Amino acid sequence: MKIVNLGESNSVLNRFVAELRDVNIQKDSMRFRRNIERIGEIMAYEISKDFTYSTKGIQSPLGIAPMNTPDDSVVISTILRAGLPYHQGFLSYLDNAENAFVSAYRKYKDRLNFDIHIEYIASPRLTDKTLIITDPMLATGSSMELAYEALRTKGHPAHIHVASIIASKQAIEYIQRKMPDDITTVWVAAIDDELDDHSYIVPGLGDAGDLSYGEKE
Ligand SMILES: O=P(O)(O)OC[C@H]1O[C@H](OP(=O)(O)OP(=O)(O)O)[C@H](O)[C@@H]1O
Ligand SMILES: O=c1cc[nH]c(=O)[nH]1
Ligand SMILES: [Mg+2]
Repeated sequence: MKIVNLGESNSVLNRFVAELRDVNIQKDSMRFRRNIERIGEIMAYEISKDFTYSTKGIQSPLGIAPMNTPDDSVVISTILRAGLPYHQGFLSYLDNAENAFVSAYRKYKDRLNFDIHIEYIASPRLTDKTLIITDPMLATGSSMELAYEALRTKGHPAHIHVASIIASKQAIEYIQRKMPDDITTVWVAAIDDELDDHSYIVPGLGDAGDLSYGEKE
């Protein structure tokens, strides 16, 4: 399985991730959501380099221009809630993609233990398509695994791109075990070493869903 950490090379991407992490800047939820969206735009551009291209003759007012354009049938999927601004960033660049949505949330049994519940899926047929699963946080990797299993009921994609902003080392290893090795590529902007007792990424950024949309009851 190919793992691509875009944060390893210097670019403005790292400033956007730094702003997401920054305890003062992240209080501005509009900026927080917009930074997630901007990272989605950058990742869509990077992932698009992996698509299959063919040359088409494009009629301009003055002649025919040979243009290499992508042929993939792309489905952008996301995991509610924190995935929403990320999804929007992907869709800004891959504007002719189809879209899928899965809900996943942690239901706490007590202070430290939780199950992940999937209650909603809306997806087109996925067979032979390029599936991008977007979620800004990969902590344990369980939400991604369960979302993938839910999406698999909609067909067998030709390729899967898992796109995340911050992943834990543990989640990367988990995804490598749980997702099909031959067709999956994982894209991240940062890999952090640790999870805390509540399975939050350390240093991470906190709770991406709450920072985007407010605390839930
Ligand atoms: O890798 P995991 O351990 O499964 O954790 C990662 C999940 O946690 C966040 O969502 P959360 O469950 O907080 O829902 P929210 O977006 O509604 O806040 C995040 O967007 C992932 O979906
Ligand atoms: O660190 C984490 C873990 C789960 N969900 C988040 O938003 N952040
Ligand atoms: Mg959350």
